[in-house]
Amino acid sequence: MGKLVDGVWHDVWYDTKSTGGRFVRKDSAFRDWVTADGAPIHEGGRGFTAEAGRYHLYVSLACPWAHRTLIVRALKGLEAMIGVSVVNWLMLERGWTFDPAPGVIADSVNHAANLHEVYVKADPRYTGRVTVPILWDKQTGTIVSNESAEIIRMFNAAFDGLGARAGDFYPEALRAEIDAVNARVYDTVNNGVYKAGFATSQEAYEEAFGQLFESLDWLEDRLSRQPWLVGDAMTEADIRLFTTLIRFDAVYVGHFKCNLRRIADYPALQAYLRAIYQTPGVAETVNFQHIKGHYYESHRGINPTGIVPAGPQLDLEAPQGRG
Ligand SMILES: N[C@@H](CCC(=O)N[C@@H](CS)C(=O)NCC(=O)O)C(=O)O
Repeated sequence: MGKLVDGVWHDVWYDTKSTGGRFVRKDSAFRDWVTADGAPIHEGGRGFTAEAGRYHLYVSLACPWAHRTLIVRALKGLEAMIGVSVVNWLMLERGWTFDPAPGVIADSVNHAANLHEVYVKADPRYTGRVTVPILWDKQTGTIVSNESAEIIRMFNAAFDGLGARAGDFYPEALRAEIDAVNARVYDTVNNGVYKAGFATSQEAYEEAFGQLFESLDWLEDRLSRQPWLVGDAMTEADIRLFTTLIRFDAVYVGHFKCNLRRIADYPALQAYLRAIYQTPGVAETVNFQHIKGHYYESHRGINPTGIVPAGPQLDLEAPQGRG
């Protein structure tokens, strides 16, 4: 685990001293967009034209943020148009690597041994964390984006004219409501589990823990009255919540001390988790060996022995129990 400073790799852990024991996630650095016609989305940003075979996605199967992009890639049928490389689940002194192991897919584009080399190729003076996911442009040899929330919106729309599967996970009419749900889920659930798990003060941990379970109660209530978070079909809000829920009982309950309740203890959330898991294409994006191996073996400050728990048994294939 570490970061790049001026293009040079340094092995350092997150600094929580300056923030009262609180884990504060930094904003992503590469924020350009792939669009159907290559028009930039925001002023000063660069636009990249959607083309089959031009872009490459770097992910970790362990990472909930990268997982979003893999799910939308699968649901939109973009596998043949957008290639993928998968890092090793271990993230230690070299950060993410392509060290061979089951489920790892080597970097066929930049032939990197470590993910930080890909960042340096895009920007030789890059300073910051080396995170997944990354959307790479083979044509100009750079990173378009390393922000999962934006990559899934590119996948959702930009490739529609090139034969992507029909389906809109961010429909115009629902955007305001999706954005509002996302904001709470991001802060208290997706990032909330990290805030609890990476806290280095009791107070910071309890603050994150309280907000997390308040939000899970709110979500349980919402999902006991409607099948999806927003509207009457799956949207990106559901995909973004799913990648945290699927890791929750296996990792966050124990490793991040998010143990007031398990997802299995919430009837509506558990049924919803199964419904998404059983959606064609989704289960193939879930790899518990990478998920459990990553957290328990990489975060040696939290789990010094690196022992990976053998359980729990997860009942994801069972009937959803929701019509
Ligand atoms: N905002 C980013 C966050 C990505 C992120 O934090 N990924 C983690 C893995 S779960 C990572 O690569 N961490 C490495 C590090 O922080 O050094 C996104 O959603 O794309």
